[in-house]
Amino acid sequence: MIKLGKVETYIREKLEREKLHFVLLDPDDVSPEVAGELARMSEEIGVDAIMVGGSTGAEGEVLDGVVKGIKENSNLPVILFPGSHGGISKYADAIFFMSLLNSRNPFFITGAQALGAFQVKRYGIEPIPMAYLIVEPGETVGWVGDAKPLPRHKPKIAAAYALAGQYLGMRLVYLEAGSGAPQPVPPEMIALVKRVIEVPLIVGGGIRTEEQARAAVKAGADIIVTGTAIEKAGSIEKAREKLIELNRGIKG
Ligand SMILES: CC(C)=CCC/C(C)=C/CC/C(C)=C/CC/C(C)=C/COP(=O)(O)OP(=O)(O)O
Ligand SMILES: O=P(O)(O)OC[C@@H](O)CO
Ligand SMILES: [Mg+2]
Repeated sequence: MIKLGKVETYIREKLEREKLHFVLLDPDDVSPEVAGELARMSEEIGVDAIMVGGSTGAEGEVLDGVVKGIKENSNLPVILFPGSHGGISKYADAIFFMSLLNSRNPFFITGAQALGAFQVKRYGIEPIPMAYLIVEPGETVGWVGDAKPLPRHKPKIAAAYALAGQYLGMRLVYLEAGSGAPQPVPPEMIALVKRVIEVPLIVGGGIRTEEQARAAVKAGADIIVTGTAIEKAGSIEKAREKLIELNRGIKG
């Protein structure tokens, strides 16, 4: 029988009490030292987990170095957010074992997953099955993942994909506007998706301000992912201020 793993149990238990904030670090953009420092700060401020990944080549030693840098400096769970089967590191705690349901390319629906499955098993990384849905504009990940991005003003299409993901057995749904998107996923879309599914809803892409984070939570997001706003803050001190601001929007 399949048992829920440690990280997924931690997420579920925490969600009984509060909304969660995950910080995404891209090994292409941060060194192991900076990643460690950001993770340490994140933990102090009340962030709930660190995600590690990038759509353009976060692999091998570079990826391992960043995961190790984070593990050495914080106790937060490290969850891989892979762009392909290359995005797997044995030093991580868990992996979003995601399928890009609205991709046109079967590689991103089941291909990368098959190529990565034995590695995940061998390393004992906890897989968390997740429906990954790309919403317009989709940015780099939309292009790389060959998505047919969900129209921003058609929340029903997003809700249909999300429910299909749940019925396929996925235990999380992620609505993704794309890293660095000019606008986050519209609250109306978050609200309809949330109304339809029973599994936790993750929302990310383009969330830069406290107000945007609060609006996403108010609409029904359970977990908010922030990346660019922290990575591009300009300095460690500014990253700290941004983390505090975004965390306040999420935790209320
Ligand atoms: C489960 C396994 C082994 C693989 C899943 C593979 C899938 C479905 C990938 C989806 C498509 C994709 C390219 C996802 C990347 C997700 C991600 C890390 C986004 C954040 O990266 P960005 O910041 O957009 O990328 P860059 O900064 O590299 O442009
Ligand atoms: O970098 P941002 O825009 O915060 O997006 C986070 C995440 O949803 C990207 O995959
Ligand atoms: Mg990035």
